[in-house]
This record gives sequence, C-alpha cells and structure tokens, in this order.
Amino acid sequence: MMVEPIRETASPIVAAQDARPPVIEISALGKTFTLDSGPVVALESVDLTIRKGEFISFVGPSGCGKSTLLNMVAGLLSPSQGEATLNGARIDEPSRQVGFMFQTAVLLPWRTVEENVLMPAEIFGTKTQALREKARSVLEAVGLGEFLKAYPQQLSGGMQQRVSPRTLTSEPDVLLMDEPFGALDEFTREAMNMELMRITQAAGITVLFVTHNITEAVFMADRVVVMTPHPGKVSGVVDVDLPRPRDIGQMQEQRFTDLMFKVRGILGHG
Ligand SMILES: Nc1ncnc2c1ncn2[C@@H]1O[C@H](COP(=O)(O)OP(=O)(O)OP(=O)(O)O)[C@@H](O)[C@H]1O
Repeated sequence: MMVEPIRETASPIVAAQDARPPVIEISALGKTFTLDSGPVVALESVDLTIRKGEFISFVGPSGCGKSTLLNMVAGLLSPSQGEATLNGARIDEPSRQVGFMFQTAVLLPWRTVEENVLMPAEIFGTKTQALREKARSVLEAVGLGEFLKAYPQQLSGGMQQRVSPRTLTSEPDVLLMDEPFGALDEFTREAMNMELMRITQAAGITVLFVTHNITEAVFMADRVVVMTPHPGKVSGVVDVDLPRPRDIGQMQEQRFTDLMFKVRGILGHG
C-alpha cells in the first residue's frame, strides 16, 4: 500500500493558526435592505471561519458591506440569509463575550474618563477594585493616565477617541472594531494600533478589524479579508505570514510590499 507523504505546511504560523478552535463561523451570510427605491444587497453570501486569537482585517471601499457584516456578528442586525455563530451558538443578539469599538467614542459628558470606562461594568454589576485597576492600566497604556478625572469636554477629539479601548477592560473573547482610530492623526493611530496588537495578542482576544487602509490592514492581521461593493462580498482572503510581534520596520520588507499588492490586486487597483 502506498503511504501518502506528509505535506509540509508553508509556514509554522499558519499551522499554529489552524490548530486553534473556531470562535466565529459565518456561513452563506447575506443582508438585503429594502428601500423605497428597491432592494439594496449590502452583503452577499459570506463564508468565513475565524479561529481563537486570530486578528482579521476587513478592507474594502465604502459601501462594500464591512459595517453590515460586523453589525451582524455583533448581533445588532439580523441576517437576510445564512448565519453567524459564536462558539457554536447562532448569534441573534449582542453578547457580553463580544466587545464593539466604534469610530466615534461615545462618552457621557457628565462622567469623568474613568467613570465612562467603568460604565459597562457598572451596568452589568461587575465593577470591582481589580477592574478599576485594569481600567487605569488600559488608560495609561493609551496615554491618558493623567486624565482619569477629566471630563470628555476637557479632552481633544483625538484624546476622546483614545478612550475607545475601554472595551478591553471587560476582557471580551472577541473584539469587533469598525475603524476605531480612523479619525486620529497618523502617529497616534500607529501607536494605538501597536498597543491594540500587544494587548489582544497577550490576552488571546480574537479581533475583527475594519479599515479602509491597506497598509494598516496587512500590518495588523493574520488574514486580510478583501471586500468589494455592488453587491458587497468577500473577493479574496490574503494570509499574512509575517512573524509576530510586529514592528514598523517590517513595512520596509519586500514580503510586506508583496502582500499589499496582493490585496490591491483583489481590490482591482493592482
Ligand atoms: N440601514 C441601512 N438601510 C439601507 N441601506 C443600508 C443600511 N446600512 C447599509 N446600507 C447599504 O448597504 C451597503 C453596505 O453598507 P456598509 O455600511 O456595510 O458598507 P461599508 O463597507 O461599511 O462602508 P463604509 O466604509 O463607508 O463605512 C451600502 O450600499 C449602504 O448604503
């Protein structure tokens, strides 16, 4: 009897990823909005398995359904076709295991930065001293250590946005991020991205990260999901086999440029 030779996987990073259990499984997921002018297919038959601890970037032009997809995974929007599951259970409402970071920081003006950060824990009745310390360390990590007692209106717009990672205080299993640092200046954005990678990698948090920026998408991700509009769909998935921890210097490497062009090619700007 012939024995099949064992095929070597292309890289140990990919092999390690494959061994991780699936956290989110998206099958034939679609969403059609009905407008007075007729139906709009926002998203068409998406299939995707996301494993524990993976960092997935979603990149694509405006209107390709990135937010629609994220909102369905968040349980904020119900699918028209197919389903998404979280740890095997169909997602049909928001879950405490899933944190959501939006583009704009939603802060209550009458609460201090620290009180804003601790608000979700207060609502769920889980505010503890340990959590307070955790909130402080997250705020210190994003350079807001001096502003715990400040009110949102005393911070610049960019500083207010840096409060976004408060979602991390609640230690979600999955973090959904819809252009969380989109409005920040490039330097702060880069620093926030590095910090985000450090925290989520250390805690094994699975991240779904939406961005318009191809460089950022490649730099952050284990896989880049490339989406195109009319109708919104996944046109390709690019494996990012760059070692971790990542550093800015990797952007100068040929492999990085190749991956960027691969993404561009799928987007149709190749
Ligand atoms: N609530 C809604 N009602 C009707 N149409 C919608 C609704 N939400 C989204 N759409 C449409 O669905 C399509 C996908 O929108 P979506 O916001 O998911 O795209 P996106 O890729 O996130 O865009 P952007 O990058 O601009 O945020 C668009 O054509 C949009 O107009």
